[in-house]
Amino acid sequence: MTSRRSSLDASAAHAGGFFLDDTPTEEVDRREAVLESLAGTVRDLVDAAIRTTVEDEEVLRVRDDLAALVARLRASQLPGPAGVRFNADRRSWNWGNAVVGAANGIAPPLRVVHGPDGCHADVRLGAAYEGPPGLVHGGVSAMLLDHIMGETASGRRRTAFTGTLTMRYRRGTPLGPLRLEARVVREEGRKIFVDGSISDAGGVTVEAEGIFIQPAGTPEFPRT
Ligand SMILES: CCCCC/C=C\C/C=C\C/C=C\C/C=C\CCCC(=O)SCCNC(=O)CCNC(=O)[C@H](O)C(C)(C)COP(=O)(O)OP(=O)(O)OC[C@H]1O[C@@H](n2cnc3c(N)ncnc32)[C@H](O)[C@@H]1OP(=O)(O)O
Repeated sequence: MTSRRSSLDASAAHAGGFFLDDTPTEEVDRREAVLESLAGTVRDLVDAAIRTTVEDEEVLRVRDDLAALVARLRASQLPGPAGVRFNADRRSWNWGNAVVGAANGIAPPLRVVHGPDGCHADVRLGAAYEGPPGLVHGGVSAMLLDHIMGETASGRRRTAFTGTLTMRYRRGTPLGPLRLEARVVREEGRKIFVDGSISDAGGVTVEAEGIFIQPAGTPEFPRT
């Protein structure tokens, strides 16, 4: 226990924003479920705001009602972003993360499944992720791939930062149901080479290659 704590402390020093936290796993799970349900409604709100056709006066009334709700959440706030936290069980939580944050209503969110040969995630992207008409914004595709590929490189046992990410957009990615996949191709020292893709029902729409770097001096835990 002591050595794990000191390893995590060393990591926190290296990759600012990673915090060791004493909150018990049970309490983390409970709070996460509550925040996740709020984020789901926020996500619904974003979609509703984009697609609403109600009259101007009603839009302005809704805006005022929402401002009152925002004030209630602001009654008690973290001083800055949520960061990435770990407890001694190695339960990690990154509730603000742009792609997987449980409390983040602008994260799709991606639910990454770790398997023996890499990671995958099924996601449905709606109007909030549009770039070209009816298609996913290219930066959103890159963001989602960056995350799933980084998490694949990390394997939930080490920190891995994106060094280089190369995208090939083969055809437009339609809004709607999509599958993301990523796998480690090879490792050289602290460099982890990862391939990734996004597919719709008709096959691959985006391919990516990435080099992820384990920052020097950060710990690596055994595979679980
Ligand atoms: C700690 C607890 C562990 C437990 C984990 C458990 C759970 C984890 C929980 C949550 C996190 C989960 C998943 C994370 C998932 C996704 C996150 C998405 C990823 C991101 O969104 S992350 C943000 C964007 N990302 C950055 O913000 C990076 C900014 N940057 C840097 O922080 C440094 O720049 C760094 C670290 C990249 C390198 O710094 P460095 O000092 O370690 O590198 P150094 O010079 O020593 O090079 C060593 C070797 O890498 C080669 N090399 C260096 N840089 C390269 C590059 N850019 N491209 C290709 N190769 C490169 C050299 O050529 C040399 O290669 P060689 O050895 O062959 O010569």
